[in-house]
Amino acid sequence: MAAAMGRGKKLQERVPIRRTAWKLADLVVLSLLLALLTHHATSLLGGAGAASSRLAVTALFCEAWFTLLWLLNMNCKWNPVRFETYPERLSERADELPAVDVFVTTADPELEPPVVTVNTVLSLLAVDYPSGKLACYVSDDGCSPLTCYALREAAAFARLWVPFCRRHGVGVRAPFVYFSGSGAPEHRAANREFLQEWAFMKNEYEKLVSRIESAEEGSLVQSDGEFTEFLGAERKNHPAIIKVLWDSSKCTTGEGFPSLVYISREKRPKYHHHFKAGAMNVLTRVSAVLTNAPVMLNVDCDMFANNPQVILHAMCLLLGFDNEVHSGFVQAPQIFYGALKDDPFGNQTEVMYKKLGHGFAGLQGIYYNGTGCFHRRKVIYGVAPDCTTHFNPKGQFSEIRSASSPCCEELKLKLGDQKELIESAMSVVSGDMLATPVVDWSNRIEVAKEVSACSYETNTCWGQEIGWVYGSTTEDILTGQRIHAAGWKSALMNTNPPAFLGSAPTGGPASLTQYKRWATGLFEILLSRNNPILLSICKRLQFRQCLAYLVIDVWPLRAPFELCYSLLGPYCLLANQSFLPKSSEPGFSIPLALFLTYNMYNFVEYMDCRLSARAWWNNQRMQRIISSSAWLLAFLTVLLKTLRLSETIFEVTRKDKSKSDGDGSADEADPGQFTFDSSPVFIPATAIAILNIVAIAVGVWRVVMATGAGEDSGPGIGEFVCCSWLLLCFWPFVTGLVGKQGSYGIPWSVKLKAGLLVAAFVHFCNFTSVPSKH
Ligand SMILES: O=c1ccn([C@@H]2O[C@H](COP(=O)(O)OP(=O)(O)O[C@H]3O[C@H](CO)[C@@H](O)[C@H](O)[C@H]3O)[C@@H](O)[C@H]2O)c(=O)[nH]1
Ligand SMILES: [Mn+2]
Repeated sequence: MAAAMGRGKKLQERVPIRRTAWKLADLVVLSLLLALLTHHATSLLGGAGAASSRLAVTALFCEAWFTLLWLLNMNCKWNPVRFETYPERLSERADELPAVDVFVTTADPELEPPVVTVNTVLSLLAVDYPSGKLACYVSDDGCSPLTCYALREAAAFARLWVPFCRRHGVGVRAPFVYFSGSGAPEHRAANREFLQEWAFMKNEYEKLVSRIESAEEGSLVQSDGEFTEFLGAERKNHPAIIKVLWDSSKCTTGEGFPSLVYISREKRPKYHHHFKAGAMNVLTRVSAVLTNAPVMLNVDCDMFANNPQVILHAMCLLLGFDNEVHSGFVQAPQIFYGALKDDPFGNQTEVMYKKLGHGFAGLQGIYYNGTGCFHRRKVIYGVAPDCTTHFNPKGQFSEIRSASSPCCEELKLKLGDQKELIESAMSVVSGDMLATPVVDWSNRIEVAKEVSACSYETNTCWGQEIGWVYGSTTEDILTGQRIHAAGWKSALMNTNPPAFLGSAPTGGPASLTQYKRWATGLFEILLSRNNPILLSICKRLQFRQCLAYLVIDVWPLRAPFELCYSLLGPYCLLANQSFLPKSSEPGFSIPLALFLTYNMYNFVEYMDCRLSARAWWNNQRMQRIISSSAWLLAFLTVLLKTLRLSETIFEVTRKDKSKSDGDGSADEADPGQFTFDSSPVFIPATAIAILNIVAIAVGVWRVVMATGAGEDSGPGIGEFVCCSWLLLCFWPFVTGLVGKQGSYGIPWSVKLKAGLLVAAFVHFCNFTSVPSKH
C-alpha cells in the first residue's frame, strides 16, 4: 500500500540541509582544541615541576575529553536533513488510511491536574482523521477517580467540541488555548451565527472546567455507582480498572468522534511497575485486544495536538517511503507552550532539536523523545524490518514472510500466552496495515484486564526485546535505541504550525530535577547491556548513529570532567599556580582563541535558530549550572545504585495548571528568576559560586600586595578570566547567597554544606600551594 500511495505524487521528501560554513567552523574549533592539547602535552614532556605537571595532567585529561565530545558532536551534526510532508496528497485516499491508537499517560492528579489531561485528550479526539480509525487510551498511574471523572465529562463535551472544531476548521483544538483570547477569533467576528455558537461552546467549556475542579474524590466514589471500582483502591495497590468512556462504533448518527478508554493498570507492592515504560506496555496490550491499530501515537498528558493535520503528516512519513524500514517511528519535535522569555532555565532544547535532532535525522534517524511519536505496532513487538511485508513493483501487497519472521509459537513466548493478544499480534506482524478487526468491546474488557495485570509480563520479553524497555528513567532514548538496533530507521516530522506543544517545568528546582532524572536514566543506559556501543557491535545500530547517541548518553559523564576543569581556575588562584599559558607566552593565544571561537560558535547557533542573545547567555550559563548540579548528582546517584545503596525513581514534573486555565500566573514576581530549595542538587553549584568569590578575592589580594610567586609559576590573566567567567555563569547562586526573601535565597542548610566543601578545598589548595617569595 505504501508504494500504491506513493505512486504519482510523493508524500514526503528528504531534503539535505547545507552547512558548509558550519563544517569549517567545526574544524576550526577542533584544531584549536588539538592545539591546546598539544601545548599541554609538550609542556609536560618539557619537564615542568611536580606541582605544575600535576595540573597539566589534569588539564590534559579534561581537554582530551572535551575534544572527544566535540568530535562526537561534529559527527552528529555533520549531514543534517529535514523532511517535507504533503498531507493534501492523501486526501483522495481517506479509505486507505490505517487506524491509529492514541496513548496518553498521566501519573498524578496533583502534579498533573486532570484539566490538563482533558485538554490534551480533547485536542487529540478532534484532529482531522476519520473518527472510526482513531481510539484514544488514557493510562492513569495515579489511579484517581478524579481523572476518570474528568475524562468522562470530557467525553460528553467532545460530542459538541469535535463537530464544532471540524465544522469551523478550528486551528488549535485544545479548548484552553482556543478560548484563551479575550474574544471570538477576529476573522469570524462578523458572522452572528458563529458568534452564538462560539459563545455557547465557551460557556460549555467553562462549565466543564468548573465541574472537573469542584469534583471531590470522596463524594465521587460513594455517590455515583460509576466509580465504585475506585473504592479502597490505593495508588500502589489496586486491581486493574478499565472503563470505556466512549465507544465510537456505537455511534450511528452524525460524525461521531474517536473512542475513549480509561486504564489504570493493576499495581501491587510486590511488583515493580517500571514507571512510564510499564504504563506504555500496558497501553500497547490493552489496545491490542480492543482496537489493534497498526500505528500508535503516544503523548504525555500535558502535550496537546497543536496542528489538526498532525496524523496526516505522520502518515506521509509512515506510508510515503518505498520501504517501511525508513520510518520505524516518526517523531515530532518536542516544543513547549507558554515558554518564559529568553529561556531562563535552559529547558526549551530548541537549539538541540534544530542542530542535533536534524543531524540524527540525517543518520539512522531522530531519537525517540517519549512524546509526540508515532510507532508502527510491529516495531514495538520487536519485529525486524527485513522480516515484514514487502511490496511488489505494482504496489500491491505480497506477503513474503522471511524465515526469521516470528511465528505463533515464538510470539507466545515473547508476548505472553494470551489468546486474543496473540491473534491480534499475528495480524499485525503479517503487516496488513488495513486489517482492523471489528470486535465487540463489551466482551473484551475482562481480556483487557487480564493483559494489564502485574504478573502478565513474568517470563515474557516485555520490557526487554518487546515494547518499552525497562531499566532506565529515560525510557524513551533507551527504547529508541533498541528500535534502531533492530535495524529500523526513524523520521523527523516537521510541520508548520508545530505538531504538538507541551509544557516545560517552571522554575529552577523543577528544571534541575528533570535534568537530573534524564541524566540518571542516561547513565543507566550507558551501564546496561543496551548501551549504544554494544548495540552497534552486536546488533544493527549503525556506527555513526551509535556515536550520535553517545552525545546524549554521556551527559552525566560530563559532570566530573567539567567539575574538575572548573576547579582548576580557583585552585590556581588559591594555590598560587597556573595551568594556562601566560599572556607573555606565544601559547597564550590558543586558549584565548578557543574561548572566543567556541562561544561565538554557540552564539551564532542561537542566532541561526532566531533566538535572542539573552537566550544564548541563559542557556550557556544553565549548561554550567546543570552540569555541576543535576548531572553531577545523577552521576553520584547511579554510582550509589550500582553499589546497591539506592534506587532510582521517576520524579514526575509538576504541570502548571494556571496555563490551562487561561489566566497567567501573576502570583510570582519574576517567574524567570532562579528559586532554591534545600535539595542536595544545589550544594555543588553553591559551593562553586562561593569558591570563585574566595579565589578571586585571594588572587586580587596577592596581586595588590605583590606577594605572588614569580612570573612563571603564579596565576596569570587566564586563571582570572576562568574564575570571573564562572562567577558570571553562577550569578543566580551569587545573588541566592545574599537573597533573603523566601525561595529566592539559598537555604542555610545548603549554604552550610557548600561552605564546608569550600573550606575543605581551600585547605587542600594551601596544602599543595607554592610558597610565596616573601
Ligand atoms: O510512573 C509514571 C511516571 C510518569 N508517567 C508519565 O510520563 C510522562 C512524562 O513525565 P513528566 O514528569 O512530564 O516528565 P518529563 O521530563 O516532562 O518527560 C520527558 O522525559 C521523559 C523521560 O524521562 C519522557 O518519558 C517524556 O516523554 C518526556 O517528555 C507523563 O505523561 C507522566 O504522566 C507515567 O505514566 N507513569
Ligand atoms: Mn513533561
